[in-house]
Amino acid sequence: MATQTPLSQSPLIIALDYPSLDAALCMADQLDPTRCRVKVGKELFTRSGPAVLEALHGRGFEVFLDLKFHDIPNTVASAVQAAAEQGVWMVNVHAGGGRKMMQAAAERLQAQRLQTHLIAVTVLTSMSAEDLGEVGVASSLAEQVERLARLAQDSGMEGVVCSAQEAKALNACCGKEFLKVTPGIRPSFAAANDQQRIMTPSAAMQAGSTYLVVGRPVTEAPDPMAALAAIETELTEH
Ligand SMILES: O=c1ccn([C@@H]2O[C@H](COP(=O)(O)O)[C@@H](O)[C@H]2O)c(=O)[nH]1
Repeated sequence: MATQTPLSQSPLIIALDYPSLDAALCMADQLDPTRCRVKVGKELFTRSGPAVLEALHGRGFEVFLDLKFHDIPNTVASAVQAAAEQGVWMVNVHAGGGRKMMQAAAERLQAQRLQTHLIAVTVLTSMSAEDLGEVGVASSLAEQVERLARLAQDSGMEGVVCSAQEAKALNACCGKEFLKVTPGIRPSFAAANDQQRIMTPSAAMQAGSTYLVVGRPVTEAPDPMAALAAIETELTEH
């Protein structure tokens, strides 16, 4: 399969965290696929299935399927293959699934000549140092993110999901080409909600994020398109 030219030069990925296909498409119809990508997560995919991918692809969007696969290697490799065969632009697994799991997924894409970007989640942006300690990780948050990012890179991942707070350190240890996909983006006008490790859009780009994942600051704003425009303005002015 030939490498595709990216549709959008924007780093923005809008998280379509909606409970129905109709609600997600209502938002997608206000967005421009040349100005952002979209993300389909667990809620929307569980409710609407592959139909949502077809509908978004039909509207010209590049789609990040954020299902964070975490299972035995063969199961994850097959799930990643299934996602890639549906034409998604990006898919992810949990780095905590380990080297064999990540390698199996990467090798499957390669064997099938599928071009979908494969990345791994390090430590969820909703987690604090205290949360990490509670699940038995003794190292600091920064150390754990770096350990998982290095393992992900070594296992054939093209990048990681991390918070923008870790982007600078990961640029130093894994290089600038290694993708840093960062949720927990909060413009000054937005609430943190359940996110613990947050940054504004402009600070995240300055820190070295490759892509910014933005959900509720846009989707739950009184005027979503005005919120998106404010983020775009912030990004162009910095
Ligand atoms: O560590 C992670 C991994 C994934 N996410 C997802 O990103 C969006 C963020 O949405 P907001 O509304 O902007 O908080 C959401 O779909 C998460 O599932 C994440 O936040 N952190």
